Amino acid sequence: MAQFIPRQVFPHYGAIPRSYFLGHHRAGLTKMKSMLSLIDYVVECRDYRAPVTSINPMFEEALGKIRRLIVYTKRDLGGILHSAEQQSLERKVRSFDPTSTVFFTDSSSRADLNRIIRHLREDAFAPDKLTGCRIMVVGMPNVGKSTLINHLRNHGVGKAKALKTGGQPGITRKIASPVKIIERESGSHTYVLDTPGVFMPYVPDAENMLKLALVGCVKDTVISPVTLVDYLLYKINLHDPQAYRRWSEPTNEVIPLLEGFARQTGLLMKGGIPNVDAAALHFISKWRSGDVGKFILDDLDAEKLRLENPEETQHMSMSQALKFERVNRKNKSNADTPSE
Ligand SMILES: Nc1nc2c(ncn2[C@@H]2O[C@H](COP(=O)(O)OP(=O)(O)OP(=O)(O)O)[C@@H](O)[C@H]2O)c(=O)[nH]1
Repeated sequence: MAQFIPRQVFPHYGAIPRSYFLGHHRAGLTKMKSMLSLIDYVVECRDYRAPVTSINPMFEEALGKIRRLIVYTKRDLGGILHSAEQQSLERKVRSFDPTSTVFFTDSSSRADLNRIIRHLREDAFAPDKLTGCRIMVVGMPNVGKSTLINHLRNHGVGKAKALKTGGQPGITRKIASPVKIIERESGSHTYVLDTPGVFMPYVPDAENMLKLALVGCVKDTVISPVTLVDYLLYKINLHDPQAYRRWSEPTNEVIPLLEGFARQTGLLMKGGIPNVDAAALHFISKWRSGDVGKFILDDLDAEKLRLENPEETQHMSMSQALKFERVNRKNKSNADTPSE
């Protein structure tokens, strides 16, 4: 049999939407900024599978110099736990931000959560002992903020889940009431506030939009699931083309892969025709649960080069991004208005 050669470039970036900045994202960010004087500490969550792409630059500008901890969530989905490969990856991620304290967590790992609780006990304190310490947890939609808070609460004070969580972005729409996660004898307890996930107004790089959609920061209805699987297939093939061997030989062709997958998983329409869209959504959810290979989507060496050459990056300031979003919205509403 001919040797399989994976695609080295993804060919379909053309028609991918670049924005997912919703009303509650904007409102959430404004409210967060207005509450900053009441906040002693920020925990910023990023997705382990897209450690660079899931950084929202808007938080840098909005939250200023407040004391901060970075948590990369969903560590269990980004590689083989405790492997040499994983350790090297985590060293690289830390090196991107050498002055910040960084943790990597799998929400089901007691050890990972205890490490954070121990750190916060030492590091997150309030100037006013009576009110206690208030921590705000921020991050892109669906990165696992509410899950992290529920687990910190459980490990810190032995209490049950306080916040709603879910597999699609947008479960948290408003800043929640403070949840106690650490008790201190002095009475100066530590409380955490959950916030709505905030996306960026515009993603300059279409590939980043695909990555953010795959890890679940964008609702599954925004980008065609077949396009998402096509990109995922491109990434899986670069990583391990055997990862989907239960359903297909290694391939670069997304439609035959999904047709075969639909037949084998019973996703058929009338007349036994494979339901390719349903198959695509099911394939994505399998990858999201770690069932089609565990790897990260960012190329860390390329990202490092990009960070070292900032003049080549397409970084936008928050005001530029908001301006872009306004213009985009205006153009869209003009296009939607029927001409006379
Ligand atoms: N495998 C795995 N799944 C996780 C982990 N942390 C969170 N999740 C899952 O990720 C999904 C999103 O989690 P949430 O806590 O609702 O995310 P959020 O950031 O609060 O989402 P928004 O409401 O959009 O802001 C849920 O299905 C969680 O079960 C983790 O460490 N590992």
